[in-house]
Amino acid sequence: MSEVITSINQMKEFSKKAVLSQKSIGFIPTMGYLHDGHLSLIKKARNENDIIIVSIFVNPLQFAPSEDFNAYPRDFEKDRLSCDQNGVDVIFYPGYEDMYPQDYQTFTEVSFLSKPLEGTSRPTHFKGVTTIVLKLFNIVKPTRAYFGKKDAQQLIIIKKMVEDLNLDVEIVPCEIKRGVDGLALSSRNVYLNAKERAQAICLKKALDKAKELIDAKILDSKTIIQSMRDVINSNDLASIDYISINSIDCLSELNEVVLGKTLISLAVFFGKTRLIDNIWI
Ligand SMILES: Nc1ncnc2c1ncn2[C@@H]1O[C@H](COP(=O)(O)OP(=O)(O)OP(=O)(O)O)[C@@H](O)[C@H]1O
Ligand SMILES: CC(C)(CO)[C@@H](O)C(=O)[O-]
Ligand code: BAL
Repeated sequence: MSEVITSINQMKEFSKKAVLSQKSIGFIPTMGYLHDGHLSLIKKARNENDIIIVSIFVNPLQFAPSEDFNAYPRDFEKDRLSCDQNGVDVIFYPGYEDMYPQDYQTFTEVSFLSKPLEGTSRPTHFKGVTTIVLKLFNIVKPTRAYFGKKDAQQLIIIKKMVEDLNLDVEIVPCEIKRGVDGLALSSRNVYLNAKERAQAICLKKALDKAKELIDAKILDSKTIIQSMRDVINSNDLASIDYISINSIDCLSELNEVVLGKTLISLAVFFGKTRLIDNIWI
């Protein structure tokens, strides 16, 4: 059975004891509504650490007022069962007032990497992410923390924060887990109606198209992006937010794909639902 800890002090005490007894802590920060993508991170962590801690906290700070904080899917009892069944030792499930008391006023920002891509559409998003992740790291004291490549920019930003602030945690990138039809698993997929869900596989199809062109030695970004646009635009319910080809290190836009150093990413709306996906080339 996973132990549920809601108190910050209790969580700190638990982790302090684990560190003192030289046990490694594998940490998976989540916003809950767990699916097989989250479980793949948990399983990887389970193989590599003595103790597994999963946090469940829908972080209000990373949602703009116009975004879906209230609607974000939540099902703690189902999540607790998934954690029980997957060898999670502790679920850290803090309250809003405890994480952000009324006089809360301290924020962490990774300046430049937070600006492009997701940052263009969600300008305050990553400040919220890095602030909560740093708080969680301070409370949970993980040896290793696991992040999905689905949120590629988030992963790159967290790695930079760890480097810049000399944090003592190893960031472990995890592969994207997909449904049988290729759609990247995401808690937000539940917002899609049947027709949107059927068309949503176009994100993966567009990425497959990009890979096909690159395999045929077509590396020009404009050409690749146009082909990806054509794939997405053949779906009447899809509306492109961005499609971009960037350097994995500094996220600057690339005119040409550089093998081993390129992130191709996209965000597409289906109605109000915004889906993201990417490949690392
Ligand atoms: N399909 C997936 N494959 C691998 N990792 C994933 C996948 N989906 C989410 N993750 C990772 O799980 C962690 C927690 O993510 P989160 O709780 O936001 O889930 P989510 O499904 O990405 O939700 P959202 O719909 O809000 O994007 C993050 O590190 C995220 O990258
Ligand atoms: C890392 C995270 C748990 C911070 O709230 C969130 O951004 C997520 O689930 O990817
Ligand atoms: N996994 C990313 C969390 C968010 O979109 O807020």
